Amino acid sequence: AGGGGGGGGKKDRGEGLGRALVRQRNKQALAAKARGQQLVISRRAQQALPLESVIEVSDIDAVLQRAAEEELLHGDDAEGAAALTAALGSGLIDLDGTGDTEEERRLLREEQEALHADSLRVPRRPPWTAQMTTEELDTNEKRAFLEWRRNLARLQENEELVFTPFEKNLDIWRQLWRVLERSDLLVMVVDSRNPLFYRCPDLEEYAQEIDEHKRTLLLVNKADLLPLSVRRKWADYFKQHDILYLFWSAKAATAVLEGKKLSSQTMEESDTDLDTKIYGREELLVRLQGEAEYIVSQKGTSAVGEKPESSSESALVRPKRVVVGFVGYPNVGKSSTINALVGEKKTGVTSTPGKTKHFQTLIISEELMLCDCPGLVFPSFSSSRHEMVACGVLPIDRMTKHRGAIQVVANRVPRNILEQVYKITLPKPKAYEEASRPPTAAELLMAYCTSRGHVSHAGLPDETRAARQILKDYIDGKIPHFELPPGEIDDETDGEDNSDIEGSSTAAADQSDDDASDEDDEEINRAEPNISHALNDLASFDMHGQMTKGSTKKKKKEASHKHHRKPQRKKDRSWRVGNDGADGSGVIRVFQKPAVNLAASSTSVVVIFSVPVFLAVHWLV
Ligand SMILES: Nc1nc2c(ncn2[C@@H]2O[C@H](COP(=O)(O)OP(=O)(O)OP(=O)(O)O)[C@@H](O)[C@H]2O)c(=O)[nH]1
Repeated sequence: AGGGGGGGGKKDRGEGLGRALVRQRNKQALAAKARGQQLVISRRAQQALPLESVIEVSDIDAVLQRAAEEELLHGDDAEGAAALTAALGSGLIDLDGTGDTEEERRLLREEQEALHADSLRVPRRPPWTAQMTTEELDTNEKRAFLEWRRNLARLQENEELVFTPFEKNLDIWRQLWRVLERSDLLVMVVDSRNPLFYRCPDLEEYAQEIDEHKRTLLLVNKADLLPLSVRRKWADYFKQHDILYLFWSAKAATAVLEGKKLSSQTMEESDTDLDTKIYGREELLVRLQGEAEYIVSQKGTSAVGEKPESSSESALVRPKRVVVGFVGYPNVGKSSTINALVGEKKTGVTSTPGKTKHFQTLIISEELMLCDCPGLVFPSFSSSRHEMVACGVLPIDRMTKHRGAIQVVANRVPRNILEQVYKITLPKPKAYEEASRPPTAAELLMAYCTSRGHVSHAGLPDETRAARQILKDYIDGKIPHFELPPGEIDDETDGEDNSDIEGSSTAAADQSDDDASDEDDEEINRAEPNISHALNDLASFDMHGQMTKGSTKKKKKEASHKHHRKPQRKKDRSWRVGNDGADGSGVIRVFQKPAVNLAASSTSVVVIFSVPVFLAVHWLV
């Protein structure tokens, strides 16, 4: 480094040396990369790593680590290793939902999804015996897992298919394998607000492959957020489809344990019908034990406590106490359920998905043992990353762009509910727009920031803060929402002339949901009505002195005056759920009742008042 003379020489020399060192280190790193040295990670180092869920392989370290595993594994299969490493590096394995908005393309994609539905499988544990060494087991499992990932990568070469992020850490899947093998009864915990989103039928199949007697029970948790009428519909659906299920609320059960009562309208609706009732703690324990014991009795088996020689033999051995395994997506309430059943806090509960890292077993009694598995994001088609964030499956913290996920919320929750919950005023659709169109993410975020005075350092509305709060409220149930079974419509909408709204708003909702991706924030912006609308929004967002509470109130008043807002319609009957037949998927979206036609009503007011005035003037003249 050529340092200058005089007083600045030392400083210059220091900087130069520093830079030279950095350059040298970078060079070394590059050279090491080129030689592929970084691809080799010692097994010991790997074992030292904490068990982390790897859902998105955007991080180059994760890619390198996977590639290193591949190289370790395929020392004799250099070609295969190179192919997988290339696929990993090129991001082929982790493409996310960036669908096309064209109807034709969507239909084609759905066709392809139906065609390849069977290929989307949970990775299977390769056959094993007790005689195998740990290394043998390890290598076999890694081989099988990489083959699984390779198959998914091949599937992704089909341009029409859109994959959602899914769990890519073998060690997490290994936890699932252990839980599946140990359990007599498998409990798949799902969020009652959208049970089919969280259900993984292939896992049920896999359980039966391990042992034909194993059964899966769908534990429809968070039922405190689901009205009785909706539970009835889901109960019919589950029965029709031969799905073993029951409604449950870990939150309500915990409240009872603490001597409290959950203040929820749903919990008030007392119901004794076994099909729709929300089970209590004792009732659930009895039911789980009964189901598991029935399964064990079906196995019709041998010696108590005998150690199985192989996975196939394990099916024949009767355990001392029945084992009930809990599996499911992150954040559906597995730990809350286990804690409620055990009667004390055994596992951590937060609203951040993915905190349970290792499975754990909990002895309830001489006859019953529970097994809690870490939350798993199963591979699936279609749902966008945004939808997954909104459903609580991907952590909000990792969300880099937020409008897509907020659009999911805006599409699903009627605007008047959003307005009521947040006491905000959303801009009405323009006269030339669909009257029932959902608010755009930008509109919702802007209204929220304006009402709360959330401004970022740059002096702009703090959308990130607003988005995080809105998503948290959506996931926690502060913003009410739920889905109906495919093909169902809300009885309350029957007989009402809202067919137009149903068609248009659900199609819009669907399109936005399906097409949303991180890259789509721009697209969502483009979908906004026009630039003047955006300018109006910006103009109404006064960042100088208008963000205090008092002034916000005043502004809201002015805004509502400006928009001639009418008071909101009555609380719980003002929103509806409609059947989305548009895409043939039978997915149900919440849609809005027709907005009060302000244009029409104000015209009538003008006519009513102007006629007598006209007559009076005419008479005077
Ligand atoms: N309203 C409601 N919220 C619930 C219920 N059960 C759990 N929750 C909430 O859902 C969130 C996730 O609960 P957890 O028990 O940590 O979920 P988990 O499935 O164990 O999550 P992972 O550890 O990520 O797999 C927490 O904020 C809970 O308070 C319920 O029955 N009703």
